[in-house]
Amino acid sequence: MEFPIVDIEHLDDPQCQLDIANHIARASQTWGFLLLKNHPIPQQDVGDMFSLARQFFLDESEAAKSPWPVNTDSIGYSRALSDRYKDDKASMWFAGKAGFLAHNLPALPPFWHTYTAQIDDFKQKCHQLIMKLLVCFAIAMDLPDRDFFAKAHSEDIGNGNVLRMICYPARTQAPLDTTTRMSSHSDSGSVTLLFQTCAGLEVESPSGAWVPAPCLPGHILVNLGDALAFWSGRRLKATRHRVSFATVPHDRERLSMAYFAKAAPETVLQPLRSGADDEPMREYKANGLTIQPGITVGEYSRLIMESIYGAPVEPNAQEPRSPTAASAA
Ligand SMILES: O=C(O)CCC(=O)C(=O)O
Ligand SMILES: [Fe+2]
Repeated sequence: MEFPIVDIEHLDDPQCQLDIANHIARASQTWGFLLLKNHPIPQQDVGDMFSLARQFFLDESEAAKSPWPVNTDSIGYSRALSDRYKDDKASMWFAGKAGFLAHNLPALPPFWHTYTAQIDDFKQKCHQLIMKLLVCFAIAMDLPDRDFFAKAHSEDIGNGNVLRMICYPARTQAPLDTTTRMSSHSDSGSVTLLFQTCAGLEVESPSGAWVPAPCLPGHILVNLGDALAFWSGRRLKATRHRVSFATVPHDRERLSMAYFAKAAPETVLQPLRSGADDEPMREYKANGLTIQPGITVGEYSRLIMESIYGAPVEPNAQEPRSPTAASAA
């Protein structure tokens, strides 16, 4: 089965919307992954973000980054080899609604202090695109209210919507204490937009084989997370993915950038049923957790944070602290 590529140039045209929604739905039900072609996020903006990421990760010293570890607001820096899985990747997290970063400057490495408006603007564009995809999911599931999912995903909620820049560093020698770049996982939220500078991500295909995710210039890779899979009664798929040393060797660097969207924390995840004889889903297992119907998005996020990231540090950390574990999300 071919990796799905969906052209969304005419997504706002009511004549084309159903067709595109069906295409997106098929991809979400089989692969849980798709590539978006002709999307509305300007290539210039993506390039500008990567250029900032490159300057931050490659030109700044570790001393200019490490004293600002990821805090409980999901803002900050996570060093390579520092998480629970010792993944060989570093990342920078930007959570919260517009203005939140500017109000939390002490939590950000100084490099970012003058770029908060630019990051807010990019996040906003990502979120607007996510809202349109959520409408497609509702159409695809024949929900009477096509805004059902979108209504739960306001841009202004908590810290669930996070932009994360990721750097897989190039090293002269392979690190001794790890075996992987990014451990295999499914994302825990609803929808993720992934921007890549080069190939390297592998995805579990519908047949169960690990296959390379395509990396085409100007395209966005989209994948669905556990919350949406659970909520949709598993009709939308949260697929596992990973980055290994086989695809990104220790002496090759790779940058990527993910925008993770989550529903509001009070949203109750009650699996939707498609028909009267459809067995309700009793539980959902992913990333080492089992969740039951009735759990809220907030509670699920808390469990995931605990299980993957360990004990969080306090917000607005100004002094160096031991880094939080940070890996999959
Ligand atoms: O770097 C990548 O390509 C994947 C990132 C990812 O899966 C994640 O951050 O959850
Ligand atoms: Fe992921």
